Amino acid sequence: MANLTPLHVVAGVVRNAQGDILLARRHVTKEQGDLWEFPGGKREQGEEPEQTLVREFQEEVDITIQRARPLIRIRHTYTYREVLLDVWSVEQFSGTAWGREGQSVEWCAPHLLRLRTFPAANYPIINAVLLPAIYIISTEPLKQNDPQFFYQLEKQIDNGLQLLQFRAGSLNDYEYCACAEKILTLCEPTKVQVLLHRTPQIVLSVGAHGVHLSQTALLNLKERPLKKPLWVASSCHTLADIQHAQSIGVDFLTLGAIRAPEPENSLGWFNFFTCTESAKIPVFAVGGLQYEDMSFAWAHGGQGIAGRQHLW
Ligand SMILES: Nc1nc2c([nH]c(=O)n2[C@@H]2O[C@H](COP(=O)(O)OP(=O)(O)OP(=O)(O)O)[C@@H](O)[C@H]2O)c(=O)[nH]1
Ligand SMILES: [Mg+2]
Repeated sequence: MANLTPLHVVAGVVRNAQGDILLARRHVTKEQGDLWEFPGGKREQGEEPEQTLVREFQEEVDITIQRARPLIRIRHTYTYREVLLDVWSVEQFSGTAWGREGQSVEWCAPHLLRLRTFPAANYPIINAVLLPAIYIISTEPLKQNDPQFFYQLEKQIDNGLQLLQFRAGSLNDYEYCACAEKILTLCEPTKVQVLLHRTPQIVLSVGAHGVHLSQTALLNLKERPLKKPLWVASSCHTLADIQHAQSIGVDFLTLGAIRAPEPENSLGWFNFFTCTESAKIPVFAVGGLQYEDMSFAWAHGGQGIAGRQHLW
C-alpha cells in the first residue's frame, strides 16, 4: 500500500570559492539511480532539518557544515512515494568533498546545471539555485535619458545587483526600448539578468533575459510566452494565481503585498508561508519590504525579497 506521509528529504546546495556547486551522482542501484543530485538524505526521527543536513553531508561527502539557511521546499510525487525535498543553501562549511559512499562528486558551474540530468523534483530547485535572494524592481525613469535613474542603476550594479525588473509604465514602447537597451549595455559586464515588465515581443526585440508578467497578463495567458532559458516571472496575489502560473510553466513569482499601505489588504507572513508551502516554484516576497525582512522571507519559504521602494 502507498505510504501517504511525504518522505522528508533534506539536501544542500554548497558553493566553492569559484561559485561552482557540489553535485553527487546517485548510485545506479538506488531510486533515481545514475542521476545527479544535491547531497543529502532522509530525515531521521527526532532530527531538526538542519541536523539532518549536517549529518548527511558528513556521511556522504565528508563536509562539515557550519551555517545554512532555507532555500526552497518542494513536494513531488514519484510513483513509489511523495517526497518533501527541503533544500538548504550552505553559507559556511569546511572540508574537501569526496564521495564517501563510492559515488562520483563534482563541482558544477551554475550555467551548466541545466545540462545535467536530475530527478524530476529537482528542476524548480535548479531555478532557485540560479536566482539570487534579491529581485530589484526599478523606479520609473522620468524620460528615456533620465540621468538620476542611470546614476542609481550604476550604484546598484556596484552594490552587486544580480536580477532587475525594468518597469516604466509612463514611457511609450519606443522610449521603453531605448531605455531597456541602455540598461542591458550597463548590466552586461557583470551579467545582471534584466527582466522587462512589457510584452514578450519587446523582450525578444531588445535581447533582454526574460519577461515579468503582471497578474492580469498572467491570467490572460494559456501557455508560457517565451522559451527557456529566457525567464518568465509573474506577479501573484492568490493561490489561484500561483496555480495558473505553474500550469503555464512560469519559472518564479513575486507574491504580496506582504505589507500593503492599508493593513487590511496586507497578505502577511503567515499567508505567504501557506502559499509557498503549496508552490512548486521559487517565490519572492514583495510589498513594503526592506533588507531586514530577508530572514523572514527565508523562514517562510521564500526565495528572498523583491521590491523597489526601499531597495532601489
Ligand atoms: N539527496 C537528494 N535526494 C533527492 C534529490 N532529488 C530527489 O528527488 N531526491 C529523492 O529523495 C529521496 C531520498 O534521498 P536519498 O536516497 O539520498 O536518502 P538517503 O541519503 O537517506 O539514502 P539511504 O536510503 O541510502 O540512506 C530519493 O527518493 C531521491 O530520489 C536530491 O537532489 N538530493
Ligand atoms: Mg542521500
